[in-house]
Amino acid sequence: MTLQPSTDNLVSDLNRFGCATLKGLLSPAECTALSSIYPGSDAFRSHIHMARHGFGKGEYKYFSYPLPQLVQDLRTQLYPLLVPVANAWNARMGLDSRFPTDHADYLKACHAAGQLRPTPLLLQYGTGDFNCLHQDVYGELLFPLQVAVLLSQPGADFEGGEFVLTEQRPRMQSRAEVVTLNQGDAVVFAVRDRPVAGTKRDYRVKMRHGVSRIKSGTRHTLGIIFHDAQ
Ligand SMILES: O=C(O)CCC(=O)C(=O)O
Ligand SMILES: [Fe+2]
Repeated sequence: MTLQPSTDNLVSDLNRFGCATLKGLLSPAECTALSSIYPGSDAFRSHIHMARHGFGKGEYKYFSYPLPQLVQDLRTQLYPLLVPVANAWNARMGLDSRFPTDHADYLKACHAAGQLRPTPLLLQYGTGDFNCLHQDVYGELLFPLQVAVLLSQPGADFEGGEFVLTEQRPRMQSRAEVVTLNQGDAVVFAVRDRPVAGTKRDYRVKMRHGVSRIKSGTRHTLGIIFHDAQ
């Protein structure tokens, strides 16, 4: 895992677009190692078939605790990079909650509120699969940013399957953003609401994310959500 030394683009892209990419966060070997965990059941607490719930088509598995070391490291090391943005967003949106600098302390708060179950997950899509636009809210406590890492190689492992975000603006038409990722790249994005600077004052927009139809092949992703689930 390589965390970029400069987070300048990260902060300004998150503020401008509600999303930002971290290029080459994982090496191809790390991506392959993570994808290869998918078929087993030991590392996971549950297995979801998206079509059964109307979530799209494809499947995913939530990791159980203890998380695999690389997933644990990503979650612990990405979180403090995002805390300043998360706290600034909550202040701008008039929300009271602020986030501690250590992820372990934030998890203690989640667990005390009854959000005990781990939320990091691996997703697997085949030809024709897709992920409907959604928000990963798992209870009252919500960290406003999350991360998805593309583990497969576009053009080689799969075609199609673009990461998509929509932004619903008050009394305006929605805006879409397609995030182009290579293997090992991560996208950081708003879980639900984010503030946008208007001409007079900030206003709030609602973001949703999903994945367009996989035209062929197999696509794996790792999802890192920082709040735990009820
Ligand atoms: O497969 C993707 O790129 C998106 C996965 C997703 O919905 C998530 O990580 O929350
Ligand atoms: Fe998601």
